[in-house]
Amino acid sequence: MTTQQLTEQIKKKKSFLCIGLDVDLTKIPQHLLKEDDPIFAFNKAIIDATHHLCVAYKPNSAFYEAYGIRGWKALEKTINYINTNYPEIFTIADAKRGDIGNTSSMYAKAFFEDLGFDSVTVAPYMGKDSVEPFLAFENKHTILLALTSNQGAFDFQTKSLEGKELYKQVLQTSKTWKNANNLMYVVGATKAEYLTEIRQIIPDSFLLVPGVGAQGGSLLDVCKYGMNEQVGLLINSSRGIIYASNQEDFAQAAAIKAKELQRDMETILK
Ligand SMILES: O=c1ccn([C@@H]2O[C@H](COP(=O)(O)O)[C@@H](O)[C@H]2O)c(=O)[nH]1
Repeated sequence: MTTQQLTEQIKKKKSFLCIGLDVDLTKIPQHLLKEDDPIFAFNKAIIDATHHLCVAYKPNSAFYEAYGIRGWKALEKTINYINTNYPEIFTIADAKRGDIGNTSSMYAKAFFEDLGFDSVTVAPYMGKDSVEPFLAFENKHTILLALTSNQGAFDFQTKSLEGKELYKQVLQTSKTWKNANNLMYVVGATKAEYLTEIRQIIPDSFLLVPGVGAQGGSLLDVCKYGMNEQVGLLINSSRGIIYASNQEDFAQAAAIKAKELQRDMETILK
């Protein structure tokens, strides 16, 4: 999917919501554990109930890898289900990969070609040759960790390197890489006060913004400082939506939470 198609979806649905599919078998409704594939059964119900309210889904691969081959199969079924039934939805593999060049190429093939995701999150710290193999894929997007939502972001990312904060170096330097137009960036909702300066460096790029809901970030602040003319934001909420209920009504409860966020987004877009 191109960024232009993503922007069209945002305008059509009046939503820039990304729903995080972080499935934890200890948190899903217990009746689903009787299913052959409880992870997929959970995701399918959530997706069917919320697809009209969001423009993206973001399974975090850790929640699938933790269940071994069963988990990986559930991830594959989930992405296939979205691509087949809701092809207008942008998909993000939140896998935070990145390695020496030939290894990164394999990661890129795994997520873009084999699984068929539109995008994957990548850590920037091994540098240009670890990221460019992801950028080589046409109409696929590499979402580089810039300023993350967690407290540990202050350990390195905001520290000065040659007089400039490391996250700013990441933003600036990555713009010079081959196929940099395929880049998007992760900025945590808990770091909204940094967004004005971030937008000065990357005015046009899409930002994936996790950290509203369970982590306490503010949707309003993110939009105030981070929105550009094309909107340019994908706001993620995972636990706040998918675990709204652990009873039989879990999918409807998730849709209610998603609707609340979508309604706020619609108001902001007016
Ligand atoms: O800086 C980051 C980067 C990624 N994440 C991921 O986003 C979701 C957030 O889940 P919530 O339940 O809405 O808090 C999760 O998959 C994280 O690994 C992030 O939170 N911050």
